[in-house]
Amino acid sequence: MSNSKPSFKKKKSEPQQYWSGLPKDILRLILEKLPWSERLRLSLVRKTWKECFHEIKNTQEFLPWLMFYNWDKCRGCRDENHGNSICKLADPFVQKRFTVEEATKGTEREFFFLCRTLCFKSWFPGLEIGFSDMASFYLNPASSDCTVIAFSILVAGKLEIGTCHPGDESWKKFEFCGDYDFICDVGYADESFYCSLSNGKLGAFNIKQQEWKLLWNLQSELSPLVYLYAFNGDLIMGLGDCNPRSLPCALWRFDLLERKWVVVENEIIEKKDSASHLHMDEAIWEELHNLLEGYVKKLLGDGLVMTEGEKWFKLRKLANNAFHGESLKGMIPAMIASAEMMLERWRQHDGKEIEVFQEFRILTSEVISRTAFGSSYLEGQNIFDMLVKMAVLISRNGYKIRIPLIGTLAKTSDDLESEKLEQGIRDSFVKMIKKREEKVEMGKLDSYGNDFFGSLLQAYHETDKTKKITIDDMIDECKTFYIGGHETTTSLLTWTILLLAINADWQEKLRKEVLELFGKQNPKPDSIGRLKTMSMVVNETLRLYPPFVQIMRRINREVRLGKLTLPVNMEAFIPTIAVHHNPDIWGEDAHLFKPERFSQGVAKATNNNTAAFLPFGLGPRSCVGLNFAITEAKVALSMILQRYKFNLSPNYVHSPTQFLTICPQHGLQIMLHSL
Ligand code: HEM
Repeated sequence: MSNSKPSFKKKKSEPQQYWSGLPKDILRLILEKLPWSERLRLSLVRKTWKECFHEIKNTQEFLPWLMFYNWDKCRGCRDENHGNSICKLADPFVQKRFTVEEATKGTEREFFFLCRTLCFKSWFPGLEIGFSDMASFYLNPASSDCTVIAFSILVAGKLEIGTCHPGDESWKKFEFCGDYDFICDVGYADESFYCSLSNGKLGAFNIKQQEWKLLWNLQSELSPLVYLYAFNGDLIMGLGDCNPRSLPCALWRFDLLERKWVVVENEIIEKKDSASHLHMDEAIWEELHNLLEGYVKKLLGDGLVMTEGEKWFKLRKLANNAFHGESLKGMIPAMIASAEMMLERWRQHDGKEIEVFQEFRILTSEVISRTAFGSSYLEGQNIFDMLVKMAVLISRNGYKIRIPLIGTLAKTSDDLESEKLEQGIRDSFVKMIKKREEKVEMGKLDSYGNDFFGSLLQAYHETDKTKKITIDDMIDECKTFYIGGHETTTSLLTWTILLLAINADWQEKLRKEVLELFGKQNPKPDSIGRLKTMSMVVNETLRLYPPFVQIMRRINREVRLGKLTLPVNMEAFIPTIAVHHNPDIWGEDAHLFKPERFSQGVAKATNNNTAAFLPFGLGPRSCVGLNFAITEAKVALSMILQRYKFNLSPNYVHSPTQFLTICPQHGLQIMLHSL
């Protein structure tokens, strides 16, 4: 950061001047003035702001529009102690319902939206019939699509549904025959209101088609109570008491694409006495650990990241050769070609906003496809497309704890889909291998190729057993390089652009360096190593935003570490991000962007503690793609700086989040200006 930027160091005698240090009551005043959605965005900026946001929310004074109706005459809804009505409120924003007391006791059943912030009520026409059990709505009431729904069971076990839109003069009513008792819960997902009934049935009312369908008849021996929760945009259905420690429980998720319920978790845990809880927890965590490892293995196979011993040594040697020296230099034209394609797309954004996080994802995937598969690059892209789908499925399912049932676990649609993808990836590989082998046999090629795929194919054909690898090894290696090299470099490029966008002085310094070295020509492989200022900026970015927040090691034999004794088999997590931000190592300005700290190398920057800078890990298992990633980033940054100036778009919301790597939750929007 330049000297002209404010220092965030606290000066004892001066009052706090910065946003980060705003007293809570002032912050609260600001938050209260903002529209609900802005408040939510602000809450993502800092932990203290989030806390304040929740405090405001919890007071319930500032809830957004709420669906409200009087439960005065309904079963169990009267608070005898206070004489108040207890009312049901639905918050469309978080899709959550609250039960609150209302001091103004009403006698009539009333339906209205209440905007607490504006103290404004919007009434619905009266509902003459006995709709009493449930009411729900979705969308902001200001939207013309907003629908209110009420469910009721008539005497003969018939279901009655009423719908209404803001501004309607009357309710529209529907009656459906059936053997219904009473309604447990109502939830909204994907144009339908779902309604669970006490006899274990579940139905859906589609708003557009105005159709009621019975979807599920649990008829379970388990507790028939069904709860519906809207969670992260999904509708989750829970059966029975969802406290996993006590009663049987099962959960389903509504798949918005397939439009059906899928089992997301299926747990049956016996009721345990408190003494056995500890034992059960250990078993759960052991199981969870194995499962997570299983998921990662599914994604990366038995490639370099996951192997150990001799096999690791063999694969590591192959990878070292592929990503060093002349081989790496040979990959630079592919990097340039991919960056050119990206910049061609950027032309139409000149003078406008562009979201670069997705752009860099495309770029890095292009680069990996071209460098790994050379002439077979389009087939490689197809394989990577399947890998991306698989990564999504795996990350979606990776954190679900499935405790082995007393019976067997049903395969979810995600499981089936990922099996299909795995097979597809294998088939494509086999095809590509055959194609290249044929070309060599027919004399069209004199070797298996100089790309990474070629060197793997060479190893596959080795007669020396110590060097030979199998088809599965080949597949797993390609998977590893794709997953390892794609998200990580995307993260590095994205955060570098963010930091350059807000530090115009460093952006200018870098541009000067690039123009002095390359002019307006494409980067020259031999000169990339001379981009010294860029190295400083890249290092500082990796320090502030290391793509992997931690690295992991298993302790092989008991070791003493300072005052600690680490027992054998223990797993140690080294929190890269915490080490990188530690003021004891980096100084009081550890949280500031100051690339100059790297001007005389890592040793000087870390006060001779070089292990404190570990974005690529440490030791023999450190990142094999380091040079590849840095070269790719430097090529892309040089080519961007040669063509564009950029600054941050006002639409950017700073919310780093962890999804495999540290990435911007809402993307990175910048304004582009051609030079
Ligand atoms: C900015 C970019 C990158 C970062 C920050 C990064 C970071 C890391 C880290 C922290 C590790 C674990 C090291 C340890 O445990 O000590 C790792 C391992 C690995 N990375 Fe990277 N990586 C990057 C780019 C790449 C690229 C481009 C590739 C391949 C094309 C790659 C392939 C690998 C592989 C194969 C391993 C496992 C090495 C082994 O176990 O022997 N990485 N990386």
